[in-house]
Amino acid sequence: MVEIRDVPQSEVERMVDLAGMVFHVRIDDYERDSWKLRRSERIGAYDGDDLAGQLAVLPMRLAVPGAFLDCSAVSFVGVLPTHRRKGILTALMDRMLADAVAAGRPVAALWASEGAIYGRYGFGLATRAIGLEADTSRPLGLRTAADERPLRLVDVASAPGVLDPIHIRALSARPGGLVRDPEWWTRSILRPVDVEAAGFTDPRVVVHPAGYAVYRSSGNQTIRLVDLVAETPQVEAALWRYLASIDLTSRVHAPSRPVDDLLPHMATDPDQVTVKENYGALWLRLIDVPAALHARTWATEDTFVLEIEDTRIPANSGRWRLTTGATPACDPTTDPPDLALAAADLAATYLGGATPATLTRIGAITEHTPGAAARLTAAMAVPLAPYINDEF
Ligand SMILES: CC(=O)SCCNC(=O)CCNC(=O)[C@H](O)C(C)(C)COP(=O)(O)OP(=O)(O)OC[C@H]1O[C@@H](n2cnc3c(N)ncnc32)[C@H](O)[C@@H]1OP(=O)(O)O
Repeated sequence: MVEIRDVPQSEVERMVDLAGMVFHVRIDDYERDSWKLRRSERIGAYDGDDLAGQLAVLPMRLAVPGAFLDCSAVSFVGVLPTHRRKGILTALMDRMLADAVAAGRPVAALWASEGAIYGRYGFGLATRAIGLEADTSRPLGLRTAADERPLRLVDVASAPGVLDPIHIRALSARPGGLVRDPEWWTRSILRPVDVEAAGFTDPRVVVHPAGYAVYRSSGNQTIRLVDLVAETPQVEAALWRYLASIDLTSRVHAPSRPVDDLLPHMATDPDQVTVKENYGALWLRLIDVPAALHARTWATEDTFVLEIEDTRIPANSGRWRLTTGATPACDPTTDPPDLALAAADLAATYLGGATPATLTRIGAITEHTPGAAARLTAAMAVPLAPYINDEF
């Protein structure tokens, strides 16, 4: 009989070991320090005294259109191979959802190891990202005039204080990212060790008055972009011009950029910039549907009746009258619905990534009032595609 209960601080190392087992990785000393687990709410599935499954929740703030919301950032999910497919993940998820409701967090989010797992728990794929490669063996011409204010290199120790105000402004302009505190900056974005960047230097940080880039370099002529924020296209051009012209390098690899990244359009020779990959990033779960719909900003004034099905948080199920625009409202109603949709599909559209129009075309959303999906798509539209560069 498996029991779901909190994992005390004294057992964090057991969670690290379980993560090593299920993710097939050797845990080095740096990872064993497990800073994320220390700051998490930790849920364990115990078979007697043995830890058979686990889930960690990082309390974070997520940027959504026009607002920041408390978010249960779910991580370290794993069940021992001896205990798989007996419902342990489902029990851990139900406990996590109940905790998030009790804590009053309107949303939860995660990065999925496999896309097939989390829809059943009400998560929808809310952001995607692309990986880019720029050939910089010859000068990278840009169609956008660079903002000529000077760039400066800053050391990693002082970087969080310099980068954070720029990053917060970027989150207000583009939804999907997490608010970072100094530990998050230091241990995540600016961490010295990165198993995915073996052979690369420690992070280098270049700052513009209205943007920055964090990157690593290597002896094999490659720059690996870690994080880039620019408040205008002209600042973006200045940062790319810098990255593309560093001596003794011939390639910039940017494994995570927004799907509407400007560089492929900015390059005078589009063949010099290649989109290498396009992948699912953040899975979002609306814990409190009316609170979440009330909190975000909307692009048009309109009214909809949404019939929502939520099998795991029944309080979200039913018909809601959603008023979008300057004074949003979301209240229960018995009026006939314009659109019927599952909580997971509403979550997929919430940040402005997937659109109700597309989900209606594929048959995931049912349109009872002709044109309602197009109208809701217009109301949900955001100027910049949602994007997150924080894996957790
Ligand atoms: C946010 C993150 O941390 S992502 C990381 C997730 N962890 C991993 O991928 C590590 C390796 N895998 C594991 O540890 C486990 O197999 C888990 C956590 C994915 C699943 O745990 P289990 O306890 O076996 O899941 P559980 O028995 O509760 O299954 C629930 C449902 O999900 C389905 N499911 C579970 N794993 C998968 C999968 N990998 N692919 C597709 N469906 C899956 C089950 O079939 C079941 O479906 P049903 O409700 O229709 O019967």
